[in-house]
Amino acid sequence: MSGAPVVVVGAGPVGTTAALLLARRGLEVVLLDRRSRPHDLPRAVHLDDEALRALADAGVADGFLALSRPMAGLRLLDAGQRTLAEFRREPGAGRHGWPQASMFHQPDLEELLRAAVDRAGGIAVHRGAEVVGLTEADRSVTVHVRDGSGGCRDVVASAVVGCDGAHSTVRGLLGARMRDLGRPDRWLVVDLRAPAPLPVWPGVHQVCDPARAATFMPVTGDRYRFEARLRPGETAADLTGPATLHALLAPFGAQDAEVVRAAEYVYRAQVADRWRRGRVLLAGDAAHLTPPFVGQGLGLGLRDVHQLAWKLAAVVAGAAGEELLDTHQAERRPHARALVRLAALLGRLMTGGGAAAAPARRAVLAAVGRVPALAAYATDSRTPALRGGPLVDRRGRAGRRLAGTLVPRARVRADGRDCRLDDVLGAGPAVLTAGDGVLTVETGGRRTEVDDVDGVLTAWLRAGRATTVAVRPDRVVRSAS
Ligand SMILES: O=C(O)CCc1cccc(O)c1
Repeated sequence: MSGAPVVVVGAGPVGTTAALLLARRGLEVVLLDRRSRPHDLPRAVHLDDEALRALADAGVADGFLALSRPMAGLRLLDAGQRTLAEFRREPGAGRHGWPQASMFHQPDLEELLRAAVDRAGGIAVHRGAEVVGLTEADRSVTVHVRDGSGGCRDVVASAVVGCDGAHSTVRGLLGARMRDLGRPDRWLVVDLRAPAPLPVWPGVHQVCDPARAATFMPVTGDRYRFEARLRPGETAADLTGPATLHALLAPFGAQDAEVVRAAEYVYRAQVADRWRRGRVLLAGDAAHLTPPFVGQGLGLGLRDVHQLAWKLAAVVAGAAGEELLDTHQAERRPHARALVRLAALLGRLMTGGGAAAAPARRAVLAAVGRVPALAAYATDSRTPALRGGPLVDRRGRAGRRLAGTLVPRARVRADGRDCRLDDVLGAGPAVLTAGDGVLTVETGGRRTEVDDVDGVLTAWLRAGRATTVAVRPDRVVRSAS
């Protein structure tokens, strides 16, 4: 069904980014949200530089940098606030040209994305629009929508992307169910504003006290977040009385901060068993929920839609067969499962066990460096590589090292201008080759010599034992040799 829009369900950051990415690839988009107004409460607070690649392709990376601040890393503390371990993040330009980790206030990000949608053209936004049914036909989907006044209408779509969050309607309509990868955990989450800057380390403080696991982090400006695990039978109200909260916040000097909101959250480790039926696909929290211990909830969702947008655009335009959409679940689900399991495992290592676990914690954390996936994440903030498949060839020595990971967004000089590799790669597939001391990028028959200004690409290729890498439109290495 050519010419019909793609319907994106859910106008949170993942859905709105999906809409921008699809519109940038020339598709008409209808963005539906069941809420009549944007969400004004903070939820996600952290993004890494891999997820920023998606925001960059959506045209909002500079705007994001202006509203966020670099984050120093993760510091693990014992019950007495003594440091057990620290995983540092590069606050300057990392291998993708941005801080490795950034903190932000989610309503600021949503405002940025809304402004980008207004500028983009080709995206119709309907709020107070609840999806109540989907009828699939060959290459089209009719979306049944109920508006705020109870009236119903149909939107014929070329495809539907469900980015409608933890309580996703689209997930239920496509017949998918969440599968648990760990036990749910109840936490109190408190958003704070401090009257004066708090003299705290500019990173995430994880208190690894089994009696009261807690997390404290500066967000942006005068905003801070505090989280504390609830004990069995305890409620959020038990911890938010003035004296109790004062005692919990005092170790961070935040006892006088204003409480913007305090709510109980259930941290879940879940991934959907099915991410696609025909032209109906899932992304973001609709497809996975992660405990927040590595700050990857939103990043996972942004990478879902970054990797989906070019595939969907190719299929809807008739440039690729429907089977390209099979790779969405095949690539994203194992990646999400690996990352959710990693978050759950790190959460257990950092905060689990009874009182007896505390003395052994230092030794347990030292073991993190010996588990490759944990070490890659902890020390280099790298998320798991995509598995091998039709679009990721992990064969051979270089393929095993580089395929399925992101090519660095290195600083380069090309055609007489200073830019980033992505500016040369463009929006389609590309091949990067190193030979005779010269790096070249080939895109759609055009060959560009690039000067690797900081040597980042040369070092990356050398470490990966590669001289040629094929790069997909989402900057994922397809093959390396
Ligand atoms: O590992 C990182 O760089 C992120 C750490 C983080 C971010 C946000 C929340 C949280 O509990 C951990």
